[in-house]
Amino acid sequence: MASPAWLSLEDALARMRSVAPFPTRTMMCNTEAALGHVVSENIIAPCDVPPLPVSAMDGFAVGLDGLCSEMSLPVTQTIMAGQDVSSLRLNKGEAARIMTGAGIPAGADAVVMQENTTYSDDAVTLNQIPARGENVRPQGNDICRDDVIISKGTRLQPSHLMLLASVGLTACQVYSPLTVALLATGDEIKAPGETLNPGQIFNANSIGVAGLLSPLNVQVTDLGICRDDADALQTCLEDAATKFDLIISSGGVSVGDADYVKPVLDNLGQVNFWKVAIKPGKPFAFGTLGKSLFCGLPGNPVSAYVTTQQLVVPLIEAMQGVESVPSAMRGLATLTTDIRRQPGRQEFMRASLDVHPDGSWQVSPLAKQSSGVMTSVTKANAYIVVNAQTRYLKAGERVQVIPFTR
Ligand SMILES: Nc1nc2c(c(=O)[nH]1)N[C@H]1C(S)=C(S)[C@@H](COP(=O)(O)OP(=O)(O)OC[C@H]3O[C@@H](n4cnc5c(N)ncnc54)[C@H](O)[C@@H]3O)O[C@H]1N2
Ligand code: MOO
Repeated sequence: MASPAWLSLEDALARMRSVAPFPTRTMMCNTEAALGHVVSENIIAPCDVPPLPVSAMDGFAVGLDGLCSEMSLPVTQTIMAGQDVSSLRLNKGEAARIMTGAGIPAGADAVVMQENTTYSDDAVTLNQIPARGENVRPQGNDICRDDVIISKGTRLQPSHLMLLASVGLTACQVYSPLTVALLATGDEIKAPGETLNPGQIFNANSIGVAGLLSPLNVQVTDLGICRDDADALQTCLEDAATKFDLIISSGGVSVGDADYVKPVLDNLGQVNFWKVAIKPGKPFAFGTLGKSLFCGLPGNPVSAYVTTQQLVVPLIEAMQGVESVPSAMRGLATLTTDIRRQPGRQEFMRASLDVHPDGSWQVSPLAKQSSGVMTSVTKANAYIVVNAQTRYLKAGERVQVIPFTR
């Protein structure tokens, strides 16, 4: 069973959120550069969208007063999108040729799409009488002036940028990007591109962690690789603590003779917690270093990956002032094979999720679940999330899955 010193994922997240400082620095950002930033104040619409009632179809604008089907109406005007219609008027018994997006003239109650008419250049017969307002987009149908169109704490997605552009805004107030330092630790770790000596391996973690953080729009600085030496690590972290909002290391966080992360954090700052009951990812140090927060990820690449997704990303979202984060899509899938496991930690098993021809989801854990096997992530498209206490899951059972794209 889990040791009492291990926090559940939920408790670890609660502790992290409780010490995450709310952002204070803000800046104006041009909308072209605003993707992924978090807005620091409610954004108010300066105008209506659409700015006037407009046609939703190419067709004919008509007034309903006295209108009958089979009646031939003279077409007295043509209205194009962008045309000023403020002085136009449609008289009773007339029709206006109108294009999608064009303003509705006074006197018109509806638009009939041209496919539902018989028409020539100067007359139109309607196949049926439209309802009032049919194919008319009212003024402010999408956005009304003074509406809050984007609320404080929203991370800007492409759809939000379209909203800003649709009301003519070219810039908005956002929180300044957090500064994040990445550090790999270990005498055996070399940068890709360098020559490996016997016993050495390449640094896989830093680039993957940076990739996972890239949608969060933080300013990442790669501090490279620190050797397994308490003094060297202390010097590096002391310096980083004066420069960055968050420092993320990988490796050296367990209990081996060369694992200096926790003792150095203890010495320089405060350890908030050190063990989380998740697999992979049990050794995970979290604490404060001067004004910085610190996350010490486990060295095993899958553990570093999963803890970044499950712990670091939510921490950064809290530090960015993000409100209402869309929760990861979860669902239930039918397990195709039995799973036997050691209870004690909530597990994120890498798995292959398929949609059965009947529409149901089926999921199979990948054969290799070691936290050193990074191909278990690249070959997977979902995690099976197994409760900490579970020992045995039988083929055919419904299990919780989190689909992901690679
Ligand atoms: N006696 C115990 N041993 C271990 C425990 C434990 O509870 N008691 N926990 C195990 C678990 S679980 C994990 S996870 C690892 C975490 O160890 P560390 O964070 O100290 O990581 P290292 O020992 O430095 O490295 C582990 C493994 O990962 C490789 N590594 C490290 N950094 C990188 C990198 N940047 N890129 C690619 N690979 C990296 C390293 O060479 C090791 O093979 O501890 C277990 N041990
Ligand atoms: O937590 Mo470790 O990540 O099981 O390999």
